[in-house]
Amino acid sequence: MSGLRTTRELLRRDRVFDFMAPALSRDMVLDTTHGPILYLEDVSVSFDGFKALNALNLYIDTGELRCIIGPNGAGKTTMMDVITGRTRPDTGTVHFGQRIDLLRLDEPAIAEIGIGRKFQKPTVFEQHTVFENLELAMRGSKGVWHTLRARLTGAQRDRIDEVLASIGLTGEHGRPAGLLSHGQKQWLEIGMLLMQDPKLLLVDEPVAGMTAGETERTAELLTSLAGGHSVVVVEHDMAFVRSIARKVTVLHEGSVLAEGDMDTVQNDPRVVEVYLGGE
Ligand SMILES: Nc1ncnc2c1ncn2[C@@H]1O[C@H](COP(=O)(O)OP(=O)(O)OP(=O)(O)O)[C@@H](O)[C@H]1O
Repeated sequence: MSGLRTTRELLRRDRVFDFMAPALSRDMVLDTTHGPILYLEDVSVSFDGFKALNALNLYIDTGELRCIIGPNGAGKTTMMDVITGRTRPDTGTVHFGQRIDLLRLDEPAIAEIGIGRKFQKPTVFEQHTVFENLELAMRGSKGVWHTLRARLTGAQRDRIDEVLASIGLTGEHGRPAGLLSHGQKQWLEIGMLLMQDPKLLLVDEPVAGMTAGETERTAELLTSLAGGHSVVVVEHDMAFVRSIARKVTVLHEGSVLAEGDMDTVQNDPRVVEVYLGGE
């Protein structure tokens, strides 16, 4: 019986022999030995003939915190959509580390391999507590009731406590998420992303609608995440960008117009003309 089963197992068309498995999965291992964690090369996206991205080249280093700025319609959202698999480029290549070709993966697979995206509007489970939201995020798609009935291991509980501390919500862990302030909801959602242990975090306009105090704490949070994660922030609030920025990329008409530290890009006449002139 067991001999027959073994034979059947061996003859299965999709069977991956153990000795071959590492070779097959090697392509999916994140390899950042050359420095960058993300490579976009010559990426173009057209919508009805209009080029939202135009031969864009962008490299994000491992552990860096990069701010992306640019006027409305510059292509910032389209760029995030390409990285996360929402939009397929017409031309170009997109790699996660040196080996993982993101254009071969769909949206869920890209999230699975370690690219987390935070949209502008927070989408937390309002009726569930802060702690439960983090628990749900950790367990993925098993379903709310299954997840909340299952027992947490000590390590899982520790991980949730660690994330609660890093997002500054330890004192709020038992509150329903619906009762949090706008800023706290944004932090909770960042925490939910952190539960999945992403290597690269894409954050879209994190401080829109926040109070000055919340904005300051968000700056601290994103700064603290860099190093352990690579973080890409798209933001229009220039004071906020100045407070966190090390390297800034200015997008314009789907390409990089300027790149460098905040002072360099702010004093670049081309940037002043297309974006900062009215600031
Ligand atoms: N699905 C789509 N269909 C048609 N045009 C689109 C689509 N998505 C984006 N565009 C266009 O592509 C251009 C780039 O848009 P995108 O949203 O990437 O810019 P953005 O830099 O994120 O702007 P904002 O700062 O306003 O969010 C815009 O002119 C936009 O109208």
